[in-house]
Amino acid sequence: MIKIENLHKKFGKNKVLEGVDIHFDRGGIYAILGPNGSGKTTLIKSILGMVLPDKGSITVNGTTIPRQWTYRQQLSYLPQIANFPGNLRVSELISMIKDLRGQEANESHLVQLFELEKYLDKRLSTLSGGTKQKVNLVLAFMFDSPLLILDEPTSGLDPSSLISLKRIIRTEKEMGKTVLLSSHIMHFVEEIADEIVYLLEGKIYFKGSLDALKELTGEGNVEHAIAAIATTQTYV
Ligand SMILES: Nc1ncnc2c1ncn2[C@@H]1O[C@H](COP(=O)(O)OP(=O)(O)OP(=O)(O)O)[C@@H](O)[C@H]1O
Repeated sequence: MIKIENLHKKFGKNKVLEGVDIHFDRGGIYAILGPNGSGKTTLIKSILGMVLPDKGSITVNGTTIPRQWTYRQQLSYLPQIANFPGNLRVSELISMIKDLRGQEANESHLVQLFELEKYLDKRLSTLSGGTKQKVNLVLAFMFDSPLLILDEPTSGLDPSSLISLKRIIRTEKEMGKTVLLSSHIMHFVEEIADEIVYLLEGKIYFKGSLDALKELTGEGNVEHAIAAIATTQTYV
């Protein structure tokens, strides 16, 4: 489904990705982890074609990017920071994204799930951070995309919205989809992810299940196991 080979990206002198090789061959929930600034968003944006790599190749469902765009019809994306015009009303934003995408959308159950009915007529600039995130989640999940890419999906969510988010992600997985997400919230990752990918110093240090990681590092606690990757050898 996604094949990344020898991916390199630098911004000026800052080498962010230095030979990333990774495959996501089947449906499931994959968490991309790594310290702040380790290149998670850069990797995600490279898959989306929003960052142009200096070297290497990325294939999504058989399409080699970049300079291709039709494959994006097959994916949904939740950005870390979404910047939509503040004067748009929530309902206008949802309609606009549906029009742009031109695909069947099923937003009403998501609006209900995140209790957004009372905000549909409100302008984006008047919403709280968590409510904006819930609107962005509606945009990310309303299309029937086989690939979902979620950059920090838990950001700003209250406990009940977090439960709803986990439920939706699991439902997507049950439908055979692939979900790639980044997160710094380890208990969320532990609950939701089938596999983790650990990015450090421009390379993949580990790819596998959390159980495999715990076994390899000899750490029973997920936070300690993650911390141990950084101080020991590469595990891929
Ligand atoms: N457009 C850009 N121009 C210059 N530098 C950039 C750009 N985008 C990212 N970077 C740099 O690349 C590095 C990796 O950033 P990136 O956002 O991919 O990290 P991240 O792992 O997602 O971090 P975080 O956990 O803080 O969200 C950082 O040093 C960042 O400053």
